[in-house]
Amino acid sequence: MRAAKQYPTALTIAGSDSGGGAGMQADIKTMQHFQVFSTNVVVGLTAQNTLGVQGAYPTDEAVIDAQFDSLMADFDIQAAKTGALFDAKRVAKVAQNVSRYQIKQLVVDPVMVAKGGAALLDEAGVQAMKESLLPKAFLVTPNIPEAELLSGMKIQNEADMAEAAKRIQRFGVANVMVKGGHLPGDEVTNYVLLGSDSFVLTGKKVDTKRKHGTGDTLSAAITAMLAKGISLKRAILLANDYMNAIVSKPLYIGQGHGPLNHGLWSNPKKTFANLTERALRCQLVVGLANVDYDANRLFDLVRAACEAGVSLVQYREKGERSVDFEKRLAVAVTLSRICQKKDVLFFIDDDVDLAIASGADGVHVGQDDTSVASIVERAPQLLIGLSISTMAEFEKSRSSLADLAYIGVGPVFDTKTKKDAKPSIGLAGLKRIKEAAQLPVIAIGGLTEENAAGVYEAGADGIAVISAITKSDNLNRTVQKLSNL
Ligand SMILES: Cc1ncc(COP(=O)(O)OP(=O)(O)O)c(N)n1
Ligand SMILES: Cc1ncsc1CCOP(=O)(O)O
Ligand SMILES: [Mg+2]
Repeated sequence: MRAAKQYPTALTIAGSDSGGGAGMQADIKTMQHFQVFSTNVVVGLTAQNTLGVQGAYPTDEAVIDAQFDSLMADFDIQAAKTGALFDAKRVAKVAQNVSRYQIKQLVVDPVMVAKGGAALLDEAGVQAMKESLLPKAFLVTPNIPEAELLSGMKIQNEADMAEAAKRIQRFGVANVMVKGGHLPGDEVTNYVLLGSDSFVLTGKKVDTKRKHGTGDTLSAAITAMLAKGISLKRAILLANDYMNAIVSKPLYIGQGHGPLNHGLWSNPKKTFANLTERALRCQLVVGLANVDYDANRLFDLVRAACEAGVSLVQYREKGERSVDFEKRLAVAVTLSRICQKKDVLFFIDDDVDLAIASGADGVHVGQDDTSVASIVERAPQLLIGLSISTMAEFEKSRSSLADLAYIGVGPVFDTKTKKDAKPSIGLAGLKRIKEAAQLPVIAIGGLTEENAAGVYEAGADGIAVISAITKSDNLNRTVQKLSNL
């Protein structure tokens, strides 16, 4: 299913910020940016601007129930998040509804301490958070003061963050992200503990007071991506990238702590954030050269492959015979229609003009092809895949990574299909690049039904093939094995 066509639905359970920069308003803007539809339970109103909070007006508990009832009677909500919940009674009321409606993917932003240090939840509220809400959460995202309150310890460095995260897990929440923005230093260090897997995410500390609503925005971005079916780890990585991008270019609105520029992050279609994981699982790379220059055979093959479940088709015209632009355009337009009917993504290899002219979803380029930066300039609507064969190429491509939907890594094994293929990198080479990359890795080169499982084990998020599909005697079986689902 192409997510761009059908909005998943998320829920924000939070307070309204009349100043528009934080709270529910930040959540809605962020979710919209990620093309997720945002429904809302308003737990309270604030009279607020960039200079401060002038008043807070909690919603009646019965009104909280009524909003949950209305939403759950109608919407299919895939993920939810909480923000400011005002007091213990309302924390408990929200927890009750989370249980009643069995909300599974709940991100709790435990809003307890404002940026300036003011308490936003009293002691009873903190207790209710620990006892009733955290056990129901999928992820909790405290800042340092909040993590200190939840863990009961002082946090001064990364080791303390790790210990605090472990202590917070004891309240029954498996996944904890401690945001380190309050710690001294030139970088922001966030410590993430997902079950027993931990990692650290860093970002540049931007010296600006114009970052009101960062906690709400980060948790809303993660929630939006969970609603789209993206894994928690990747959702956190992408949300971290999003935050790094938007804090560095603030909006100059209001006289005080101004809002973030939620819509800034170029075009969300260019990133994996807009796709479900499935969308990159099994890619067929194919052109006339792979079917003896018989266009009808190509169309039949692509139709059957889409039917069998490939998630992306890449039109790649390489071979002995040259095929002029008009012919390639006619082929690409037909392939694009076939894919569209089946909700399969359609890419073009190398040729940005062809991708634009045929209305393709994306373009795949190699290291010596059109640069990623110039594609972004010319055709911001296109998703972009980039070939990477070595760590040196990965390093060279660093500045382009934020604009990519995926990287195509290989050839993993020897291939007869690409004459000018670089030396094969094996599973070890694939693994090394995957470990360095914070975006989807599509393995390519010599991949078959037999070796696909090992390729996924080495860390690939998807597989791209030519011959395994063009020469298959049973497309359903082949695509299923290559997808490894
Ligand atoms: C998914 C995917 N990965 C790698 C490639 C190779 O692209 P490139 O390096 O540009 O080589 P050519 O395909 O142009 O020969 C690809 N096409 N798709
Ligand atoms: C286009 C390309 N890029 C690297 S290897 C390759 C060819 C993949 O073909 P096959 O799946 O038949 O090995
Ligand atoms: Mg190329």
